[in-house]
Amino acid sequence: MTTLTEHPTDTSPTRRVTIPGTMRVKARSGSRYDEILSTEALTFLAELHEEFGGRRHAILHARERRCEEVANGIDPDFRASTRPVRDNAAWQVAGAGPGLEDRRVEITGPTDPKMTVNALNSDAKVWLADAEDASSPTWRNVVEGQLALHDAIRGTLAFTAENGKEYALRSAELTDMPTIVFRPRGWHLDEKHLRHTDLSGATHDASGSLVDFGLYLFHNAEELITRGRGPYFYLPKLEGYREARLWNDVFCWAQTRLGIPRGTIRATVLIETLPAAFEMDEILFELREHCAGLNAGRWDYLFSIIKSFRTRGDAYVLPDRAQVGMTVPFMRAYTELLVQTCHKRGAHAIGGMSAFIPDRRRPDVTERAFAQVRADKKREATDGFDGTWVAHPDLIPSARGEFDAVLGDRPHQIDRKREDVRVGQHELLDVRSARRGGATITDEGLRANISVGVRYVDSWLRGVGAAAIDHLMEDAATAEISRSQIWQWIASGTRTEDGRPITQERVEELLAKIVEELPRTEEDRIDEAAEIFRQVALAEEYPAFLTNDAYARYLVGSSVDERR
Ligand SMILES: CC(=O)SCCNC(=O)CCNC(=O)[C@H](O)C(C)(C)COP(=O)(O)OP(=O)(O)OC[C@H]1O[C@@H](n2cnc3c(N)ncnc32)[C@H](O)[C@@H]1OP(=O)(O)O
Ligand SMILES: O=CC(=O)O
Ligand SMILES: [Mg+2]
Repeated sequence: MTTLTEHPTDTSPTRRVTIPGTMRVKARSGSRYDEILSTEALTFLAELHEEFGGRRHAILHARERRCEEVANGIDPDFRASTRPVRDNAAWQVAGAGPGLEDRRVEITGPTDPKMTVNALNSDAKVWLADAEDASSPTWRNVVEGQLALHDAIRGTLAFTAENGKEYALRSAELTDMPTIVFRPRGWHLDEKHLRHTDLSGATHDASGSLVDFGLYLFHNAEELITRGRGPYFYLPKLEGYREARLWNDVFCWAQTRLGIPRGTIRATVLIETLPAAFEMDEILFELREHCAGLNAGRWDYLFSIIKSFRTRGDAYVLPDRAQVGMTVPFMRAYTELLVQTCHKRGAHAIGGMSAFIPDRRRPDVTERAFAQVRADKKREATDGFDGTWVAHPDLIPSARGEFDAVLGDRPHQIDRKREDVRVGQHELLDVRSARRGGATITDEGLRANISVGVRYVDSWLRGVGAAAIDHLMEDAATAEISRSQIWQWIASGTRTEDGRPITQERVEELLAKIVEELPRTEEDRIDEAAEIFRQVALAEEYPAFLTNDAYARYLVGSSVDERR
């Protein structure tokens, strides 16, 4: 196996040579990039792709076929073929690794150096270091995020920001910090700055999942284990147990290859797609050697509901995004089933993200965020969750207070089996329940979807994958909801409560107005963002993810890599 690094400025003759079994870098280099993209690391990535690249593509095709079936009227259901796994009470998952026993508050965020220091200096129990929903996958973010993690794990991350503020870890000991759980990109995302040439000589874009996972594991597994923690991962956007099996096989192969004892890796799987909600037991079973828990990823779950039923007509249309809370019956059903399934198998059940963000300059906004977060976390803790997510350090005390009130000194409440929960296909698919009790589709909701969608994509194009917009946390998952709702409303002939139909023309008109009113800066990418939004919200054929095409067109080789 050979590796080859290719930079655009590289004029050496090796640029034209194709060596089977290689991973080539097709991007600019930067300070210390060679440490992350070392020959040994690229060799490891090439091997990972040789082993698993084909299965990844098969899984992406299977997703398309299944999505098509639901669009054609075949409702998702619990699989008859896997009933023995669900009915067998004997098996359990591996459970928590060192540092994951108590996960009552987990802070999430991207892996730029500032967020990394701030998250690791916080009082959260866990830091979800995010290369997924909260990340814009520019080459710079991908490589420099790995560098920040590399240095943080070794206790050396320190720098001075442009405004002169000094950032350093408050301790060099991993056991004194929140436990790091890294979330690689989902299976759907390519990493086009790396090209894999397989042993037959065919070349492919690398997989974002395998690149993120591979680089993190390769550089940090041994260090993490030596320092009393372990290589821990959140696995995003899985659509079923076969995808969990693929991850498990990746883990087994990688542990053997790196000489790490089998079962060292721990995975927490996000249940954030509708098909996965019907396969929670099976997902835990496939990953049982490595699994620590499941997380209720509410935002992608809503996105998946809209995506799955987007062509099924009015009965499946949701009200304004702001009106679909976690107490809506079909959302409550999914989270309660998650707690029950986890606790039956010895896994942690981790709650999701309230989108309300405090503002240190606005006490009224902050008070509202605290109140909303407290209510959300109280419900989760009372329902049996073992921990939850927060998006901002100032929210940690509110979330911790609610979990402390229920857990006390216990690290979790896995012994609370929730045998009272009765959730079946009907409860999970009762999408209509969201519109009972007077929930509506409003002109304000339509405008908010457009405005938030465009502003989020603008931020993403500038390399910032999570943003506070109108005092709410917006990331790739919430933006998917905004654009998918519009697509579904148009396709379903939906009207706003004032009786006006939601049409392509109406959305185009509002979009033009909103874009005109947005404040402009030299750095903004609003026009491109509006173009992307138009494509993903209004195209006749619904794009499966807003990020795929936008990444290929705007982030690959992007000037944003040079700018910040
Ligand atoms: C659907 C899902 O997947 S949810 C999970 C994915 N989403 C996320 O992870 C979002 C994480 N949160 C964030 O990115 C941020 O909180 C935002 C973008 C929403 C708001 O960030 P800001 O506008 O910078 O907030 P604000 O100015 O109040 O920040 C105050 C300080 O807290 C820090 N901070 C804010 N959020 C975080 C965080 N999540 N982790 C670490 N530090 C944080 C800021 O860096 C800033 O530090 P400084 O004083 O050293 O400059
Ligand atoms: O990843 C979390 C979500 O809510 O989506
Ligand atoms: Mg998500």
